[in-house]
Amino acid sequence: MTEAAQAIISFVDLKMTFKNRVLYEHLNLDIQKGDFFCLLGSNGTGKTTLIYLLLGLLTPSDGKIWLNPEMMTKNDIGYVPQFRNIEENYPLSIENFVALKLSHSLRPWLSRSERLQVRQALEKTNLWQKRKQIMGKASGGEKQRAYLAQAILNQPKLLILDESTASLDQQSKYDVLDLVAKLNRENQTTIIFISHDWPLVKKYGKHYLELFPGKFKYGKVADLAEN
Ligand SMILES: Nc1ncnc2c1ncn2[C@@H]1O[C@H](COP(=O)(O)OP(=O)(O)OP(=O)(O)O)[C@@H](O)[C@H]1O
Repeated sequence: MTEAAQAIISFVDLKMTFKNRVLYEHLNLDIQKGDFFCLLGSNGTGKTTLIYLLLGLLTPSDGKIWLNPEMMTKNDIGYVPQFRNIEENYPLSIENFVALKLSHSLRPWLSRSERLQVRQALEKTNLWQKRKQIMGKASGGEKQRAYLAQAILNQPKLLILDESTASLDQQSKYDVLDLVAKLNRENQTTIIFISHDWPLVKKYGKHYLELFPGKFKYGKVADLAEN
């Protein structure tokens, strides 16, 4: 199989502008299946916009983003948002919070296979023992792992982390990223990791795209100079 055939996502001559401001143009880049791909760049350079384009929530000004239909559909994308603290009185347990993603309007209870899905996601994120913990009273790292558990419930082929570890303490950041790296290694889950945290990028990332006002560069994280 050729290298190109392994691409799970291709940016094809992508251009995005808001009013007269060009965020990027002529962006041609493949993300390979199983990559740990880091999206870098200072505030306002268009990282979140690129994810919205990928999710189909925005339309490119020109070019396109191609998702390899033999490898995934939009339903195979898991998304872990920026860390949001949850009010202390938020009444759901971690387990019920994770299961929320499966709730149906017709049937308020979970089927046996859905319960198994929740259990597996809690086990993979090391939350099974903590499942009865009230979400609002969980630690920052536990809350973020609960979001990660939600995002991996459907065993996504692509997992996007949008500065998800930015406000966690050092240990919790590495705990969350170790779990993500395990999914990447063992399940070949492709990761897109948006971060400003160079030590994390250096430790876990394989390839990167760095956005600058109106331009970009990409390559292997190992080749990226420290400054
Ligand atoms: N719907 C919109 N209409 C007009 N301008 C927008 C819109 N969405 C984003 N922008 C602008 O596009 C630029 C890129 O925004 P974006 O949120 O993608 O940047 P970012 O790199 O994710 O920034 P941050 O690191 O702060 O999250 C910003 O200047 C923003 O104000």
